[in-house]
Amino acid sequence: MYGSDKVPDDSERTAFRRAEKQYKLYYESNSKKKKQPKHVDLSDVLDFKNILESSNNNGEIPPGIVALSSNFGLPVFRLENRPGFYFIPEALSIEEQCRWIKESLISFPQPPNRTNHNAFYGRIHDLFSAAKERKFLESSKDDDDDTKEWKLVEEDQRNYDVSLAHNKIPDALCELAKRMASPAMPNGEEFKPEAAIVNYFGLGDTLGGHLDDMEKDWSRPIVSMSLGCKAIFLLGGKSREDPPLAMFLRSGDVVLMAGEARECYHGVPRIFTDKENADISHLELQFSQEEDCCFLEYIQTSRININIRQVF
Ligand SMILES: O=C(O)CCC(=O)C(=O)O
Ligand SMILES: [Fe+2]
Repeated sequence: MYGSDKVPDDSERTAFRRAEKQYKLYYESNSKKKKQPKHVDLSDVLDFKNILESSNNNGEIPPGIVALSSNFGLPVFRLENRPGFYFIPEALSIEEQCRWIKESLISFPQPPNRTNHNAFYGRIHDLFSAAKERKFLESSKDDDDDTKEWKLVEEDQRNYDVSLAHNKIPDALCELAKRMASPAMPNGEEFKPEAAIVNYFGLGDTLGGHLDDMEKDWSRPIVSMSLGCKAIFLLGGKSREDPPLAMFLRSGDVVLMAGEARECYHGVPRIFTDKENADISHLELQFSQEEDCCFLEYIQTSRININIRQVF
């Protein structure tokens, strides 16, 4: 080997992996007191909040970004070098954000909907109210509580199986997704929301670089909504070798990925739960009533992503 005797380990093998590593949460190893997050340079992270502000103030937007108008009255941005990718900053009102945070915690995890916990614990009813009471599930096989079904299923079921029981996507969420999807839809056609996935992120959780390739028609967008703490989203290219673009995703932002953008690797290497970076003061205000304190407590250290897909 010439020049260097350092063989890159797996975590540094591709440009996408290197970017994930650059933004991922690491702690200072020499800190004696509380765990201190390592400083990360965020100056290269694209910030659509600033872009929206400048576009509203003086119509100026950075090169490579194009502003479109939408039929729902909000500016939509697209990237010149990533056809099919759309960013709608502040797409959801504060009320909508709070509503979908509550639904994500209370009703969406209810059986027969499936969650990642099912592989280990079977069905779990009333997960959020149990968590509020600080209850934990015990993985004891001879537990005869019939609200839990101790059934092992394959962990990696990457398909859409409509024969599996599931709850309907709420009408209001379907309507919201249809409205948001319109900038990425072929002329005059309406998006059909057929599946919804909810991702829950705590501090240190990441979503590794991936493609969503289980849907039939990639010309239809994935409608992806962010709730709670701010995150970094990496939008790569068609190869993991293409250096990804990093951008912030805040509560209320919506991203669309359609067409060519469906072939682009993407992931979430970082969420921010610290006061300075989380950007959730509007949610803290909205959840300030006593009866909402459990939602507040949850969302102050978490991010939720709801993504809605046309599958068939
Ligand atoms: O959390 C996000 O913003 C992205 C989610 C995503 O890419 C997925 O669920 O496939
Ligand atoms: Fe994805």
